[in-house]
Amino acid sequence: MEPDIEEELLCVEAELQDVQDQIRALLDRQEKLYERQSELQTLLDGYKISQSAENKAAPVAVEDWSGSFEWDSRADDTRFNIFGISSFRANQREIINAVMSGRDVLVIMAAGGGKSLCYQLPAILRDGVALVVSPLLSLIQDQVMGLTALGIPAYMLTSTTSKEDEKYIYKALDKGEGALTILYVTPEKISKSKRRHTVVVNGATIFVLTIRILATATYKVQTDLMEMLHIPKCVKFVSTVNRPNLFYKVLDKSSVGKVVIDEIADYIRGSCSNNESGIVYCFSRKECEQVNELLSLVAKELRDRGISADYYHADMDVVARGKVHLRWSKNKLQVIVGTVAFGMGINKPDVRFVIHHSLSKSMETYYQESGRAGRDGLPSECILYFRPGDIPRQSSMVFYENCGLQNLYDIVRYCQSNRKCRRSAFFQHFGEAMQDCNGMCDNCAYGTEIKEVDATYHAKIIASLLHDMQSNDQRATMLQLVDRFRAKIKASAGASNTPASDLKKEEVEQLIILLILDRVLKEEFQHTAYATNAYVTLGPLWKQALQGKKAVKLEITIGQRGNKGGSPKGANKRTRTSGLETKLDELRIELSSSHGGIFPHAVLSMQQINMLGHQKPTSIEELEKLIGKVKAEKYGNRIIEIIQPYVTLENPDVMEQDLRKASENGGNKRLKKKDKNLVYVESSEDE
Ligand SMILES: Nc1ncnc2c1ncn2[C@@H]1O[C@H](COP(=O)(O)OP(=O)(O)OP(=O)(O)O)[C@@H](O)[C@H]1O
Ligand SMILES: [Mg+2]
Repeated sequence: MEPDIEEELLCVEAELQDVQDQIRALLDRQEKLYERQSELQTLLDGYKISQSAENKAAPVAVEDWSGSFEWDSRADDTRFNIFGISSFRANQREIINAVMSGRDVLVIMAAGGGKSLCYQLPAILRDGVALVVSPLLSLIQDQVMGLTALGIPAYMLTSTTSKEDEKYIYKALDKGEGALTILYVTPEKISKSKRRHTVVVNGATIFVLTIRILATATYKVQTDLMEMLHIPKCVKFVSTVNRPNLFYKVLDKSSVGKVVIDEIADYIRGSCSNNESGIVYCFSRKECEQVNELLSLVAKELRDRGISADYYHADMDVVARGKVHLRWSKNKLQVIVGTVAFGMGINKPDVRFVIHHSLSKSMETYYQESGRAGRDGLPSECILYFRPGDIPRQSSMVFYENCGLQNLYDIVRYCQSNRKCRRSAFFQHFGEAMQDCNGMCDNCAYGTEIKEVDATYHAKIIASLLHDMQSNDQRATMLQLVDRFRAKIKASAGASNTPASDLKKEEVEQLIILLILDRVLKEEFQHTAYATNAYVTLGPLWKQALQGKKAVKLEITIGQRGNKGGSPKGANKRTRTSGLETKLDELRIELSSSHGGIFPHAVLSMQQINMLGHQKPTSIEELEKLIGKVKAEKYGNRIIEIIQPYVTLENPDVMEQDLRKASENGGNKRLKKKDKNLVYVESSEDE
């Protein structure tokens, strides 16, 4: 009798558990639907508002901002001769035309898209003072420095402005014309300024924003902004999120710390041997002191491997932090190791690589963080080191955020995927139509060798293991679950006719993550006095897995990811820098120091260096046609002096013989210099 009751009790309990799981799954689903409902509602509202605004407005002809305008030639002249920019990028001309026409303009453009020119150029062309409001002090300093170097009267009104400068600025504002063209201010300066009535902004207002929005929210964000800024009739320019020059790549991360650092060092030495700038991001757990140790350790380990690296973290004193940032901005330090907090206000255009030593917390943050690479439009790489074992650390930080886990699992899907174009994941995330990747991600560029393993049986074992544990009020972290799973498989191997597991530890981790993404398992968290621990427990779909009804396919890469066999379809289009380009790069660092400590990119951009490397102008007139009047006048003589020997060295083989002969004859200083150059020329792929 008693056993019958016990058995029924067990059955009822199991069924109750099942019902509870179903309720949880339904509640989960309900929450998601509510979320989507509100998103759709907002979209619809926004659409209605814009429709009614359009209906109310006087009938407007479709505006053609790409046509010809009376300021065209002045705009082109300023673009080229002052900024040294040879052609406009997508939307820039149109935006400038709309601003010049006195319209309010809303611009949404990806990082590095070239927003600054859209307000700097009209500021120069239009009468009066242009006021630029920005909360980022480093951006303001960078731009004022850059504009001043170009001879444009630019000033800033910030917490760092001296009383004297303030006086000068207010006087210039009162006087109007001439002495001041662009004035940068921080928002608090406007609200605090008792004299704000003296700041006269006449004419058009331009609002330039970096993309920092969810896709689904794009339209809503736009309408919110238009409402907040009182610009209902503004002209809108919304550009793509695509950064075609960025090569996205995910690499398997070894569980051995030193191996990862070795790989990073190898990459930097191999691909960025000309001291090209980069950032290595380590995870940011604000409350965790270890992160500071980790940053300094990674920087030290990179230095031990011959790479000029230093670290940057929030707890450093302001002076030390500023010094590191400045050395890096001036190309005197190659790599900064930092938390993702290092990045706000980085305006360095020639960052050639951003390496994530650990996972970002969402697709959006990864887009932002990796997007600090290649703002000058030249090929740059975004590398993410991924290993499933890193996930619990991240999830225990983000689970309390709104949609925190969902966002984290999105980027985990991005990392786990071996076939899907990485770029397409961004288009999908930001709700944009697909565009061609042009082989600029690992999955598109390399042939992928994948072994597909049927892991249905393994999933069953995991579900039953967890079920047993949970029945005994036990919990397991991911690592513990992996160990238990492997022990169980080992014990049962050979003992019965169960298929043996040949999954490695990392592959079992990968499987557990897959099961979490598929909702067979889920993560749960527990706070202790010191930390938040992440556990893996049964998820809403565990029964199906236990009953073997859920087909589970695990994709295992053969060899190392990112290093897959097969030839690249597209290309990682980075070309090696020629000897001349290296010399010009050194020159810009020298000139930037001797011209009041401006940034090297304010002297010559990398694009200009590449162009000079190819065109090799030998007179100021020729140079002017490439980099514009202002820069040619300022730096021309030195640039020509550097280029000259490379022009005479038309045929490196002949020249080498000549030089050898000359050095056999004792040589002279001039020829020795040429000899040095010659070695560079030979080593260049471009020549
Ligand atoms: N038409 C162009 N041709 C070549 N280079 C350009 C052009 N327009 C801008 N640039 C260069 O591209 C780089 C990025 O421009 P800018 O700083 O304006 O980007 P941004 O859109 O403001 O990016 P962020 O959101 O990161 O601030 C700069 O080095 C700038 O000189
Ligand atoms: Mg900008």
